[in-house]
Amino acid sequence: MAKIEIKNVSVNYFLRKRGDLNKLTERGAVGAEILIGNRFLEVAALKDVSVAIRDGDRVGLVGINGSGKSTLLKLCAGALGHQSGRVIIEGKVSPQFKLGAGLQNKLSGRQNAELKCLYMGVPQGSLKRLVDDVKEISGLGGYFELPLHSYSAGMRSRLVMSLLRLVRGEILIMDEWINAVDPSLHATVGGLQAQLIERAKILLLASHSRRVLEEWVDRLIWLDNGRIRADGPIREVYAEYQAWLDVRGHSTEGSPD
Ligand SMILES: Nc1ncnc2c1ncn2[C@@H]1O[C@H](COP(=O)(O)OP(=O)(O)OP(=O)(O)O)[C@@H](O)[C@H]1O
Repeated sequence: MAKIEIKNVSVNYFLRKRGDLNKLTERGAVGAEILIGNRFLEVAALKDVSVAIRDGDRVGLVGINGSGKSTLLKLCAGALGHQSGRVIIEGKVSPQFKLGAGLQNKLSGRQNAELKCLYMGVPQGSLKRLVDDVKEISGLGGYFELPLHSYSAGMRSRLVMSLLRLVRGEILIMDEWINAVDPSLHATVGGLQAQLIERAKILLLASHSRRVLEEWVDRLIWLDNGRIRADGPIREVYAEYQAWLDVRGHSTEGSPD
């Protein structure tokens, strides 16, 4: 059984004071509250947040830029300290914040995929088969054996997307939905993501795209200025969020997923 329990958690980021402090309290259309302390600036990214996520839950996060979505995801992945409250995570977490992070330019596609396998804890017995799967999905052919610095941008993104094949874990945390730019990869990447989600016991996905959220989650948490404004069925919460955006003159159209 997997579960995540967050109780009365606050997360602040601390920054050195710099520049014109008077301008820091100006509210824009983004971000969390900036507090000016004696020695440091504090960004109150999450304020007294409580949330319980159970086995089988498919949860989306929405909110304007800087509202705290990634911070909450990192907290749920056990990758972030917190100043107060309690975090309980049960189950193997697979955080997919940046699928292409850590790729080495000097190494070939194959060597990079092998490294990723080690990082993901893939058993030795399945390593070769999985790396060969990555090669086939990528469609890179002989380029899979060449160093990454010889790849075009499109080839690199083919490798990055194919690495989805290696992802495993009971709690799947995604900070971005991977959209295949190349239409020939669209079906494969979509299929890999669907498989991952079906296998996961818990899905947590932040996205600005209503389409992506409606397809993959049934529960939605709306974050605003570090607080949970609503948590419930996706249609209801999204409608509430959209109405709030409309009043503020925000648009979600064209935002990255
Ligand atoms: N490493 C950091 N140091 C200082 N402040 C940070 C750091 N990471 C995030 N913040 C601040 O914390 C707040 C919440 O950021 P977070 O990345 O969680 O927002 P988000 O909802 O994921 O935003 P976006 O939709 O733009 O990705 C923001 O005000 C941001 O400026």
